[in-house]
Amino acid sequence: MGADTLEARDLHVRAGSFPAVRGVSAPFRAGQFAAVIGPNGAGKSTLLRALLGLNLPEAGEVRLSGRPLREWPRAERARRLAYLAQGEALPLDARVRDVVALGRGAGEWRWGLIPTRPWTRADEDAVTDALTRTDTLGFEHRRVAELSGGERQRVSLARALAGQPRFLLLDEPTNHLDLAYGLEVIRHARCEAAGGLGVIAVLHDLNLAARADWLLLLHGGRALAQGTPEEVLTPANLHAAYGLQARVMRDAGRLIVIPED
Ligand SMILES: Nc1ncnc2c1ncn2[C@@H]1O[C@H](COP(=O)(O)OP(=O)(O)OP(=O)(O)O)[C@@H](O)[C@H]1O
Repeated sequence: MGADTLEARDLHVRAGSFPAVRGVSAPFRAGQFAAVIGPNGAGKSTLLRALLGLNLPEAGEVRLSGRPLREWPRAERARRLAYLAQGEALPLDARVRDVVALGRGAGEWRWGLIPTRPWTRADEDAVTDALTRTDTLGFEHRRVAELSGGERQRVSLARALAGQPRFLLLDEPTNHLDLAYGLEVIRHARCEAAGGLGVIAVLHDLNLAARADWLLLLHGGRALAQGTPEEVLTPANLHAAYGLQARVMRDAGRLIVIPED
């Protein structure tokens, strides 16, 4: 696989002493919204962190644009891969635009605050663009403390986008959000992928995951299935992964997963 890919190759990763990811191979592409699903403890977060180079693999490797991740200079890697961690807190007293501006710092700002290069017009434009794309420009001068949970999540998204990454990795971005806000985050993720970004999101809600282009279903650290939602969200796969009976229906072109009691 070549340009604009992030690829796990027979990846084995430990979380602490636990073998959390056991031989996962998966291709992620720019321009695609991929969701990583699976039950609690399946290894989703560990895989995501390994794709970012935060967890070093015990065996196998991650390749970014065909080149092993470990060979990329840290700053280059940080520019290409953006990460929105689970439950990431924003500074409450900071203003939205300033928080999003921090996203321009990857690899170039020390301590997150002291620029090691001059702030340019291109930086300012990238911040405005990220605010616009996440519908947060309208409250750019408000403080984070004044925002709802859904609005804060969009600001986090804007901060990640401000660095103009090639891949955006999101760990449970819809957690603690109500149905409408959850859908909004997914809508933004889809939109960014349509614009050329590679989006990889760990999701628990299978009905949100059904809106992704491509799914990776993990179970016990292994890839149980990968492919389109139609290929992955089958009653047999859901039973194997979650141990539950589920009906999978189609409505207005979308898959709907209904777990049975
Ligand atoms: N630091 C650690 N030490 C030991 N075991 C760990 C550590 N971190 C994670 N694990 C274990 O590794 C496995 C995979 O964890 P991981 O967080 O990647 O799963 P997950 O699929 O993201 O789970 P969840 O959906 O609950 O967030 C789990 O069984 C977890 O208990």
